[in-house]
Amino acid sequence: MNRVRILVLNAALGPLDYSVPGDMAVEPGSVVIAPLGPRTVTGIVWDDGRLPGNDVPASKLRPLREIVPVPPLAAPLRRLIEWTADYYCAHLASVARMVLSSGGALGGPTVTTEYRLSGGAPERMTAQREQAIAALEGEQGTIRELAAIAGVSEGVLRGLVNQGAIEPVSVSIDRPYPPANADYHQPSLSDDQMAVAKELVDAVNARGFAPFLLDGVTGSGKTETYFEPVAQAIRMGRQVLVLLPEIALTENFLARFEQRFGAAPVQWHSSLKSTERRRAWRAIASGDAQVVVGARSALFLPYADLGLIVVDEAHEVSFKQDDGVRYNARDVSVMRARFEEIPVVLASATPALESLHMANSGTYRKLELPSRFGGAELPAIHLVDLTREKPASGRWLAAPLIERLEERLVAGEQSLLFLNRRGYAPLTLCRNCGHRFQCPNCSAWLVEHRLSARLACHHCGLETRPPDACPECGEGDCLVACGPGVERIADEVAELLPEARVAVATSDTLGSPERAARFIAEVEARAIDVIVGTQLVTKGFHFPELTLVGVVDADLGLEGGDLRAAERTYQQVAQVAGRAGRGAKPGEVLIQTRHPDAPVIAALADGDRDAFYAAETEARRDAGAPPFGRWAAIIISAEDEREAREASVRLGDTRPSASDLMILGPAPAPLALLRGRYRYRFLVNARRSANLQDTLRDWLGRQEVPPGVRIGVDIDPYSFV
Ligand SMILES: Nc1ncnc2c1ncn2[C@@H]1O[C@H](COP(=O)(O)OP(=O)(O)OP(=O)(O)O)[C@@H](O)[C@H]1O
Ligand SMILES: [Zn+2]
Repeated sequence: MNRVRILVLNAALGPLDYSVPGDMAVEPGSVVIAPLGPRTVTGIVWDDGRLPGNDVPASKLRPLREIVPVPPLAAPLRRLIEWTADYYCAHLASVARMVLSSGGALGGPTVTTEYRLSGGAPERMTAQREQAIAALEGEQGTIRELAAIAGVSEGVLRGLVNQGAIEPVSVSIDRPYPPANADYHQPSLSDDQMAVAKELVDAVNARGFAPFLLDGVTGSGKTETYFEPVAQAIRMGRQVLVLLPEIALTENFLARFEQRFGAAPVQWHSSLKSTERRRAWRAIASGDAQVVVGARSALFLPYADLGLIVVDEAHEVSFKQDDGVRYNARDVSVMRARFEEIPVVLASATPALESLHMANSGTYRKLELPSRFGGAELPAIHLVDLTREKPASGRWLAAPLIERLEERLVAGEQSLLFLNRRGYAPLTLCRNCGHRFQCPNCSAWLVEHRLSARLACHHCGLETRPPDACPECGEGDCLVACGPGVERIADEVAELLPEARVAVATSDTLGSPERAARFIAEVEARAIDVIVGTQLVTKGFHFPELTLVGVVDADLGLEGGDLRAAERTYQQVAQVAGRAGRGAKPGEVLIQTRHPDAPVIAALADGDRDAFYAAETEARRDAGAPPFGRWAAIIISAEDEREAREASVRLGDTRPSASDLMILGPAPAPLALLRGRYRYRFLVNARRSANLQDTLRDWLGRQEVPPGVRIGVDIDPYSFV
């Protein structure tokens, strides 16, 4: 090969052709550095004939500069990149960047400096130095890590380095991970678990594409069950990817993984340090990383020999990425498994309707775990009709729920209250003039967070201190909180049950793996009586002493009424209900609602999942919604309102007409202003027969848009704002 076309990692540039110097051996998938004008670019050598390009005469081609010393991306991964870009109407370069996402992995130093106690004492001892030396016995890490461990500032540790009490050590970034042992601790599986595990192990042995839906009730032991095919892949020397929806769930998973396999898996998520990312990326690409557990971005890593993918809590909305390449990791997992020719397991107690439909139509194999492990019963579910049982004014917990909370406290058992609203109150206004506090960058209210004494926008991240006086009328000390968030419910519990130890569990309080781990440890040590949490604590957690779950407002998710509102409500409530009574003691669930007769609420109360899914399926069929038809959202945005509006009107004028595709809009998006950009939206509803992506590409590609206007395409959207 002396002429190659490379996919350049820059979406603004198309594929480019280069010549290959005689002493350079490249193959499709090789990562290379190429000259471009006075600079260089990184790119991936692509298969002949698969990328469009211009036919520069051979004599004009510039030679590649060098090969990056990492394994070439394998053909299945190259096909996945192509498929993802094509399906989600994204740039190939943007998808490829996700594969090479650890910039440092491609070059950079291979050693880093860590620190540890030298055994010597500092010339001058202070209380803080003493504390640090006591805490750092046996520890090694960066100054920042050690400061966190010792609970002192980095300055204190630097002082100790200068005085020789702490010494630098040079460590290899690419040092190997401790190996997982497939047979470290074999649990004894129930008959149901064994039957399911056997099918999955057989599929791993068969080395072919095989999609599974592992549909098991909460507490059925899905994790222990899918650990068996994981073990088999380890025995075969192949790699495994386990995708989890939230970092907060990772700690729990890590502990169980270590118990089963005697070593931790390799982690991949956004809060990894750059040296850890580099180490993980390289181990994944070389094949040394046996089992990788990660967030959705782990899906695009260059596994050397992938043998199995597991998507746990596969129904979770957070597998959908809503910026950059807008992909759904659950769906792309299945495509990756198909290209790699391996099994993929989607595990859930509340599968997405789309997944269930694929299973019922035979495209996926359905494996069921119909009962809880160890004879635990599913919890009893009761509705609390808030139109009859009214909470006291300014309160949100009704009498029956308060009574049950008291009972649990007396019995020394734990309770969980679920409300999917972070902060103290979703809306703040001025008592005097009615002014509502709104984000200046977004069409959204600012949410009061009392724990951090801030007003925050949950869309753009803006935070301000609550003002002393109303900015509108100048009245002092006039702010009123409207409606509840988890912090406010926690306050209510503290007032009602002063002796209860209450913890708020949200992404604000459990944002990092360390904080999540501390929270779990506290609950397990029974240092917490009542957890008040958002969707973050609805799934995955296993707290045996937790016997009461209260859903503060089951109607909340039904407001706004997007396509998946009923399904999401069902999933959230069923998942949070599933946290109750997982140990020896039976669990009970109270669902507060103003609409006890709404079909989804009634189905939850009756535990009639099949009825709910059947009704929801028919509603989707009538609406031409997934899985029977498809949706796409197109968002046109600009900092200038008029520019955004005019661009969307012009786009509307050139809309294609097709019998199997309907384009609604343009209309101001529900979030008409986001991060300082005005937004207009089209919604596209297509029959399954329609060629949705080609039609969109053709339509949007024809359009000239001013430089300040952006067009975003969201295929199979989850967010309708
Ligand atoms: N075969 C087994 N041997 C011993 N313990 C088991 C076994 N199977 C499951 N368990 C235990 O039962 C509990 C519930 O299992 P697990 O958390 O995997 O359920 P799950 O199906 O993932 O539930 P959810 O969907 O609610 O998260 C856990 O503590 C788990 O360790
Ligand atoms: Zn905002």
